[in-house]
Amino acid sequence: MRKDLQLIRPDFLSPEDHRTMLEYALSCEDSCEPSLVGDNAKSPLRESLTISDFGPCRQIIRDAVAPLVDEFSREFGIPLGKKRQFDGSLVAHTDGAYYKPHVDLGGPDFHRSRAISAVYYFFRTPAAFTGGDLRIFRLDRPGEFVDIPARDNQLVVFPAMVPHEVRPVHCPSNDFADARFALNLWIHKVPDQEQQ
Ligand SMILES: O=C(O)CCC(=O)C(=O)O
Ligand SMILES: [Fe+2]
Repeated sequence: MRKDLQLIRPDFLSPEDHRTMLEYALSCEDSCEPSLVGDNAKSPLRESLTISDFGPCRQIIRDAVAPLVDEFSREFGIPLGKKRQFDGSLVAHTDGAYYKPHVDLGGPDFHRSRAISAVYYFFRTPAAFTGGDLRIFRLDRPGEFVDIPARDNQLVVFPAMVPHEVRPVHCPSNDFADARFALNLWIHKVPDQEQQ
């Protein structure tokens, strides 16, 4: 597995797709709910808001990520099998939000086959928040980590088994429209014998 445990794709989506995602997320203020952990539990591990209906965002991200999956699999040395399976979440980090260190594999059965995590960031610019870095811990050097600032229209990809966290977000306006939005897409490893 690669020792620098992430791939970064700046300017990931076209301006049009980026705008569609952001406009959709901004329209969801009234329908989002506190984010849960693992088997649908509210937990001090995590403070953020989840938008459960992805609207147009699911297709946009899948279409953009699907052609890159083989490359990610090769780069990380994680074989995935022939069939592609994904799950995702759409999350707003507003003032005070965070996600303590965790891996993306735990919890419900379906999450156990997650192999690669891809996080797409999008928000109004200039950013009205500070903090919110993605901290990725090094598997090969315990205690060491890299902090990756959340940048608008950027995709960050890493193995789902690698511990990571979202550093606390400070957003003085505390306005939903100023949130740090992220679409998390998990690429699953489906053994070939389980495919029909
Ligand atoms: O928003 C991020 O930077 C990552 C979120 C995350 O780790 C998760 O949802 O599992
Ligand atoms: Fe995560």
